[in-house]
Amino acid sequence: MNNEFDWIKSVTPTKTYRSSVKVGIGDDAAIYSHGPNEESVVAVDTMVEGVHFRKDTMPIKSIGYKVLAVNLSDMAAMGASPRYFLVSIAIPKQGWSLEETTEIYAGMNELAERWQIDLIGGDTVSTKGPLVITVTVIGSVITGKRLLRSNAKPADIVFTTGQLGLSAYGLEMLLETGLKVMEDISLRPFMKAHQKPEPQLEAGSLLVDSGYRISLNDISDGIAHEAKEIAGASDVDIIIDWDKLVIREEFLEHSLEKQEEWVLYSGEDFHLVGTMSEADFEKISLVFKEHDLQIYAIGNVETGEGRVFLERRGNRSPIKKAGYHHF
Ligand SMILES: Nc1ncnc2c1ncn2[C@@H]1O[C@H](COP(=O)(O)OP(=O)(O)O)[C@@H](O)[C@H]1O
Ligand SMILES: Cc1ncc(C[n+]2csc(CCOP(=O)(O)OP(=O)(O)O)c2C)c(N)n1
Ligand SMILES: [Mg+2]
Ligand SMILES: [Mg+2]
Ligand SMILES: [Mg+2]
Repeated sequence: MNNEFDWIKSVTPTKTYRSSVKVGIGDDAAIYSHGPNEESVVAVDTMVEGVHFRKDTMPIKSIGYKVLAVNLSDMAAMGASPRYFLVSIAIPKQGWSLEETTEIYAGMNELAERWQIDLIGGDTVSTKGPLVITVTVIGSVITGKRLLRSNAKPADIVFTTGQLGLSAYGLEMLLETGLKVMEDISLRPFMKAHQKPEPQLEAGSLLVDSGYRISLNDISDGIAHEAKEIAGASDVDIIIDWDKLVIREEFLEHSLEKQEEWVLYSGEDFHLVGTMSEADFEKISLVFKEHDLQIYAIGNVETGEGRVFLERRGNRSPIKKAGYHHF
């Protein structure tokens, strides 16, 4: 490989999954065509070495998988279907070989194939700092169907699409042991949650297809933070009931404070949290069951002013901490 252009060629897909891609990699910009009844949905998220991953917390392939997964998670949280993505990568002058950087793309390709989404462009630069990778994802949703954070109403129930805290617990194990691949089979679900989280696109599309009024957010920064965003956007109060949360058995031998940290405040679980009417929740639970997907009622919505409370055995207290904040 002689230069960056050869390298870009080496990561350029040889086929497209979607015929709506009119111009992909190779010109000054990409072009795709819109369908008549759909709105475009766009999101971008960055992962920085040392902040979102380290070489000793993530196999290199998983870095690529995860940076695309977190973007697909934002699509799911809008009720959107992903279609295309662009990748911007700043490659350190030292410490990373081009083969390793290519390996990152192998991780992205795994998810791209699974969801039939096309890499249609990007940018490549060198840096004296850590590796930085940014993915922009473009999706679509049928006009008017999108699931916004501002859709919550008093008397809704609060739901989530899975157990929480696994990613944070996994990261703690990885940092404690210094191993990025765990032999211990009982730790696998935690490693998977941290290194290869499942974007909840199937859940998102079941929710949007239901046609119900649903508020929705994905859990990148911890459910306490994400619930607060829904509460703020909808101008309601949200009550999370600790006794309804399904806590992993492995957490129970630790202090309550530690359990709360993993489950409520740590983030990166990339499950969905949202609200809908109780009657609609009953109906959608059956649909989720048919599709072998999980959905749990974990709280309720009240008239209010954007606050989040934690309830435990009937005692209510304001959520203390935020979630993961960069500054
Ligand atoms: N530097 C920035 N410039 C413009 N908009 C931003 C910037 N950072 C974040 N945003 C926007 O702020 C909102 C919240 O961002 P973020 O907390 O990263 O969302 P998420 O957790 O869904 O990734 C999003 O609409 C995002 O597009
Ligand atoms: C080495 C390492 N340390 C700490 C973390 C934990 N961590 C880093 S970023 C983050 C929150 C999610 O990232 P962010 O950039 O806020 O995503 P967004 O909210 O934009 O989706 C968490 C929990 C990690 N994943 N890896
Ligand atoms: Mg973001
Ligand atoms: Mg989000
Ligand atoms: Mg964040």
